[in-house]
Amino acid sequence: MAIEIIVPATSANIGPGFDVVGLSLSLYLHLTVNIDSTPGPPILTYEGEGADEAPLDPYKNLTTRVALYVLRCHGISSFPSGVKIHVKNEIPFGRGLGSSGAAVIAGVLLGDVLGNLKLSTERKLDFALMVERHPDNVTAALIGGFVGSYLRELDHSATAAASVPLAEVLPEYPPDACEGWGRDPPLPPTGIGHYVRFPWATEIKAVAIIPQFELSTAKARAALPESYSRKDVIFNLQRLAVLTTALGMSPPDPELIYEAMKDRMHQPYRKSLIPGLPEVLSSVTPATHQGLLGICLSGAGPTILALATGGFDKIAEAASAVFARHNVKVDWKVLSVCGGSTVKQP
Ligand SMILES: Nc1ncnc2c1ncn2[C@@H]1O[C@H](COP(=O)(O)OP(=O)(O)O)[C@@H](O)[C@H]1O
Ligand SMILES: N[C@@H](CCOP(=O)(O)O)C(=O)O
Repeated sequence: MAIEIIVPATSANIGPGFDVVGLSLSLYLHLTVNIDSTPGPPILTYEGEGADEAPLDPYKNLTTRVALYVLRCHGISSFPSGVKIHVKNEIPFGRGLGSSGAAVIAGVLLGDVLGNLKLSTERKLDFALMVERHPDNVTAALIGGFVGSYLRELDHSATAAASVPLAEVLPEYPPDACEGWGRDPPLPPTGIGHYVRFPWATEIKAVAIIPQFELSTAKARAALPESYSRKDVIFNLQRLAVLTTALGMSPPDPELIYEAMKDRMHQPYRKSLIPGLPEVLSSVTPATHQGLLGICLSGAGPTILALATGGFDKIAEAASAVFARHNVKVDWKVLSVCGGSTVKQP
């Protein structure tokens, strides 16, 4: 019988919580893993979102590379033979819905299963954080729900271990072609990430308005400044403090939440990468749309996330109309906040 690994999409930031909060959403990356006695490296098949982009070579695919990193850190130098992995993916690539975070978590869970390692949740997070270095998406994808996280301040040697270039953590080539493959991989320091799950009012749904173009997280991060004014930092901290409780209150208060989802740390700097962004954020409000609670950029974008208790179609249509004026086509979906990753073993 097959092993199944299921990892949800995520929306990070939720306005003011840049690199701090994330929400797991009901779109899934699903791996079906079978193991038989056929010799050779894993055989990958893939359907769904990203099917024309995701490499099927297990030494190039993000999920299997992460799994191999986890195995190598435990003294297992190669994939077990006869592994067949079928990937079914609902999370669009490069849209700000955590596709790479989900692929990384799936890889950690796959490594754990293939090596029979029985890693704790905290240790799984350490491995994920060695690859995806901001904690918001991977923590929400692993734990599920509305989650806040921070990275522990590491001592000198742990900082050095956690700053190893990604190319060394995840070498891309098969052993025979990769210089330095025989070296031990960099082990993650222990207890890098710490998190808490906030309450979530179940009547709140997430409308994801998803532009039909990709924006890589790396490019959207490169647009951000190195430092911020005290005024802007306080603006975000005040809102985030209120938001983490306000989204758990039932019934939710649109006036409180709409203002608490404003941001000055990332959205203003990403507007040149997402045509229509400021207009969408300012034109869809609780005053114009009954049921709307708040609206923000999902992760690094370009998806817009509207939190609402109703009026989903009208919210999505208004945001789509703004994007259409900027020649951006969109898809939209109403998503629920869901649980974290699961592994089903026979
Ligand atoms: N299921 C997957 N399998 C393999 N690679 C993936 C998968 N999901 C995402 N990726 C990789 O992550 C990239 C997108 O990551 P990123 O720019 O961080 O955007 P996102 O906001 O979707 O996480 C893809 O272009 C692809 O290289
Ligand atoms: N805090 C990060 C989150 C990136 O999320 P993604 O879903 O776009 O990968 C950021 O805003 O850069």
